[in-house]
Amino acid sequence: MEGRPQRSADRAGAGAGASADVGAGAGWEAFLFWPACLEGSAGVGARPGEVREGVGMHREHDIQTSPAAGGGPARRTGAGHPSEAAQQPTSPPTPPAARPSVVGDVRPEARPGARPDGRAVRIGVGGPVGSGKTALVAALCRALAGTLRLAVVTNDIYTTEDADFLRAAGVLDPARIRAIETGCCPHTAIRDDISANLDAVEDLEADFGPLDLVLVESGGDNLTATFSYGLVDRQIFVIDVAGGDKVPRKGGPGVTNSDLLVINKTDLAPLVGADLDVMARDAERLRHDRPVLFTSLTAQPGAAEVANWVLGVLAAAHAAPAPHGPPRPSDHLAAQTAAPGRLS
Ligand SMILES: Nc1nc2c(ncn2[C@@H]2O[C@H](COP(=O)(O)OP(=O)(O)OP(=O)(O)O)[C@@H](O)[C@H]2O)c(=O)[nH]1
Repeated sequence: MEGRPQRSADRAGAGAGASADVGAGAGWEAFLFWPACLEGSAGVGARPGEVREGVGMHREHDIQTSPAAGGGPARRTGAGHPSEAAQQPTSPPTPPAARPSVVGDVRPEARPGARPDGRAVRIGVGGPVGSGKTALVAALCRALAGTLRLAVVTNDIYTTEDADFLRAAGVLDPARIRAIETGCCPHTAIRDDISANLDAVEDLEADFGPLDLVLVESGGDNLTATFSYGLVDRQIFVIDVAGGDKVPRKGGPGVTNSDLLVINKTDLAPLVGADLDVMARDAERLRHDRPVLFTSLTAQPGAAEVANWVLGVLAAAHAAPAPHGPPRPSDHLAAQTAAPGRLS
């Protein structure tokens, strides 16, 4: 870690001088005023447990993609595209949900700590094995790659499986996806020694900067695994319904303190006997005002509500006053120290 500020300072010029080849990042703020489009693309109105007709379960490589290489406009595919939705047979009306799919205040503007400088906002995506982290990263790429200058870092223990999947899915220019093989428990690489991840993030910023957003996906770990705020500005913790409705009340720092808790695979609730109301109530009790979003990334592969949350994080970062000089990794550490209630 000693050498990192120097490394970053060296790279800052390169990153700033590199051409913004994506060309799609300008005007992402306009996306904030496009909720209806997002909603149409992903079925935001769907409630926990709801599986939209005509949107089947997918295997990993069945995920529909947008060819966002080079940052071209995202092409929403499948049932989510508004124009395609109009052509589809009308589904029977869905019964009103017992409660909204959102718990708590999802406005990140209400929360401190987003980056005020010009470098990319970094958002970590963590959670237990198989909960849907890669599916969520794919969904966010699908929703945002046409609008934001985006890059992704994945972590696996022994393979590059998640990066390979994202590249094969075509959700982002493959060169913008970097894989880290941690060779050890994933939490060590996102919390204890973050140097490999910081290297990957900084390499991406040097190669493709300026970037708006870097998503860092952790390898699957357990309920204690969280990111250091020296690595990310915000973190999303993904759990899934298949583990049973007890999972939120088991707590742990990811469940209780993450900036956003995503409870995924709501489509499986009836199959495993999970009560989504119990999960919502327990999560709300443990997290107080911290937001929770329920998703089914098979039924709603655009993850529109999560994408909107991400855009809110960027808007907050954009609105914050810029400090003088190039960004440094140590800025993260300062922000971590300054932000009350942060995870360590
Ligand atoms: N039924 C259902 N399956 C899902 C959903 N989201 C993801 N999956 C599936 O769950 C499996 C695991 O998803 P991933 O996105 O790879 O999970 P992960 O958390 O990245 O897994 P690791 O990286 O191994 O920790 C895949 O087969 C996905 O297709 C969902 O909302 N519903």
